[in-house]
Amino acid sequence: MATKSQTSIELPIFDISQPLDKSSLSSLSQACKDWGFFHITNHGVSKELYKQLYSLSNLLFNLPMESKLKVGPFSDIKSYTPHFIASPFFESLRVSGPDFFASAQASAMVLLNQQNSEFSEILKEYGSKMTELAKRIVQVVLMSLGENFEHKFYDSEFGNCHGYLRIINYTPPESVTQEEVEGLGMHTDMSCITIVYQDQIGGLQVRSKEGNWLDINPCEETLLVNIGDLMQAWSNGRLRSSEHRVVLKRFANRFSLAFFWCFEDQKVICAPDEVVGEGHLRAYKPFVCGDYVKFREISSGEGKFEKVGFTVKDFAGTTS
Ligand SMILES: O=C(O)CCC(=O)C(=O)O
Ligand SMILES: [Fe+2]
Repeated sequence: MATKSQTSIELPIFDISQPLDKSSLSSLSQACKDWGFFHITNHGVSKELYKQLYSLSNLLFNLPMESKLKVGPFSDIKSYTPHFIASPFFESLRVSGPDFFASAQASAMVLLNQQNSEFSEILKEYGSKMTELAKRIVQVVLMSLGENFEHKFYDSEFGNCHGYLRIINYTPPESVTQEEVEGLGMHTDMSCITIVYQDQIGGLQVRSKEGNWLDINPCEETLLVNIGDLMQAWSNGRLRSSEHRVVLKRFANRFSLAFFWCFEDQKVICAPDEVVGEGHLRAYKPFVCGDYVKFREISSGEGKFEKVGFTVKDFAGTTS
């Protein structure tokens, strides 16, 4: 539990390569309820692959702004989010599945002015690793919710999920103005689950139920997983989609990779009765996934980043 003086949170770590025993499932369910965040280990992504992704990220983000804007918000490809959209210090490149190779290639052709198949091969490898992991994570999360829930609900409810990746570069401010600078403001994710790789710089924080910001320190050889809004709604609030943000505390570039695993746009999200549980009220009206995504985009303003302060509770909550 968080106490007043606490500044960071120790999250449980689960070995995702092994079946989880009963006590691990119960600690997973507790972590998802309290924080909506946990770590996984033995995820099968090598240090070498992260090194390659890091150098590719540097290569990309060091390109002149005019090159990056060729795949920016006003281009056909729209994979690049420039500074001053999410924050002055944040820029990102999106690579979408299921064909991560083709998506990466479309950006690489324009950005690097050539067919850089190394770039696309590496993103294909990372995208497919994340896809496999996301499927496995959804299964264990379902197991933690109830007996046999992975068999009952995985194929029918999560069988058409899709993923996309954001390669993120945080540039620190040039001068010291205040103690902490937000690299990415408070938000919840519009995913079922998100898998985050953060480098050793740290800076990711989760907001406790009491409203305190707690650091999630980087933990070597693990990946961070968080529950998103779609899963919070689908689980009738039993899984928590926590508000989180990134603060830039040090004068160093910060590199992260966020993989979002989402329901298909046309899916109607409605918690199954068994998940709601007898005697419990329904916390969300059924809604179409794509309508929520649109609501978030509109709420945050035309052309703005899709993540500012509006959540699924505002959209489909049955209580205020
Ligand atoms: O950069 C990070 O560590 C987290 C990014 C994040 O929360 C997001 O993109 O939704
Ligand atoms: Fe996030």
